[in-house]
Amino acid sequence: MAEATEIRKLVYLVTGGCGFLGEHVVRMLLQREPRLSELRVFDLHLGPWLEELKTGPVRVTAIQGDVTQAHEVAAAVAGAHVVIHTAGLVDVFGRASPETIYEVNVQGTKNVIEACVQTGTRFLVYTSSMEVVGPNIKGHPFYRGNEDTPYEAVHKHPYPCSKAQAEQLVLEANGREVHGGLPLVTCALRPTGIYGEGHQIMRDFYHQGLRLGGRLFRAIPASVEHGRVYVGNVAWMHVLVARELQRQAALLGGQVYFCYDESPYKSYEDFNMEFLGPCGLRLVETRLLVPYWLLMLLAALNALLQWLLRPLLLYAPLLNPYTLAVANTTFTVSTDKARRHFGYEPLFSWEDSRSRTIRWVRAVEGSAP
Ligand SMILES: NC(=O)c1ccc[n+]([C@@H]2O[C@H](COP(=O)([O-])OP(=O)(O)OC[C@H]3O[C@@H](n4cnc5c(N)ncnc54)[C@H](O)[C@@H]3O)[C@@H](O)[C@H]2O)c1
Ligand SMILES: C[C@@H](CO)CCC[C@@H](C)[C@H]1CC[C@H]2[C@@H]3[C@H](O)C=C4C[C@@H](O)CC[C@]4(C)[C@H]3CC[C@]12C
Repeated sequence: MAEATEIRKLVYLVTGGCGFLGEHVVRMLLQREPRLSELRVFDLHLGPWLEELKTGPVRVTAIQGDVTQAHEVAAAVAGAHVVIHTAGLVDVFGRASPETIYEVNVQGTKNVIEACVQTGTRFLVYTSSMEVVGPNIKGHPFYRGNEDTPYEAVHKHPYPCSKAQAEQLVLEANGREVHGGLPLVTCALRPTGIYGEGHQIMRDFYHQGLRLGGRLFRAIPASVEHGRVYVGNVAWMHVLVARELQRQAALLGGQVYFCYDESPYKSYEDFNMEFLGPCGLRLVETRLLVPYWLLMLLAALNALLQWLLRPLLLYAPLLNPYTLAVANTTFTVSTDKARRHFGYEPLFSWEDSRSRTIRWVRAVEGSAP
């Protein structure tokens, strides 16, 4: 027991620690980072579940704060050894304005970097996204690519643009001198589409299927492959890279890593059916009924309605020209960079990831949409 407390000396800060991914990172750190003495969880909206974590050997400090406010970020970062910056505005549906998306994702990241520099925090892990690479606006497929695969990364949408800018800031900050004279060490993780317990879009599809009498209608050809990764494995990658960044700064500093695991390559809808199928939904083939041009028309109509209705109400359906383009473009990753650089192996097999997600969807069943 004395030994366990002796080695507990590190302070970690997780921004966005109450989000879908952030909560898994927080729980994973508590389970798998034995050197942790204090875990600071910083979020705009704190979850009530944090209370139950406060009884363990690690001091869990909940900090309600806004990454766009530099002084709040600096206060939270001061004295932390490691920052895992997952906070972000994930919006491809037009719920938030482009200005707000940039404010949170870009200015918020600048504030985190400056706070590290000012306060002397040396290790920063940034949750980036596959979207910094693609799919691009031209709809070019990225088929089983890795971190070095050439790809024309051209974006227009505020979300991928903001993630790309923020990632660049984080990587450029690698090597900057922090308070005390030592260099900052940074890296970025790029998850593909994350799934698992707490995934809001999966919950939306499930409720939509229930409303449609247990059916979902195929809109995207089964041949379009989508990269997906289980949230527990993404969280594990964050914990591991944060640990190894401290041990192997020269190798890991300034690097990007796709997040990957053994989840199969499938279309977005077929992949969702791996979980929704066992929960009673079925995917109805409608290729002949809904041709792609009609989907594009519906997506454009949704965008027009969103614009027209904006003064009155927020109309933000799942289908818009951007989400249709992403869903309809192959983007899959095949890499072992994280294994080579910091020994990453997925903690959860595909079978585990699948059954955990199914269990969660079943629990969602009775809950309101
Ligand atoms: N969900 C995915 O498929 C996916 C894929 C790749 C990358 N990502 C990235 O992972 C990160 C987490 O995404 P998520 O899916 O868990 O989203 P999420 O919305 O569930 O979590 C984001 C968290 O950030 C917090 N947050 C937002 N604005 C904030 C602010 N101004 N100050 C402080 N906290 C703020 C939110 O309250 C939320 O708890 C994001 O950076 C996102 O870009 C997500
Ligand atoms: C055409 C519809 C018929 O069923 C299906 C629309 C699905 C879309 C809403 C989603 C398809 C692909 C998703 C994105 C992808 O998984 C990766 C992402 C990266 C991450 O950083 C943020 C979320 C997202 C953009 C994700 C959003 C939802 C999709 C576009």
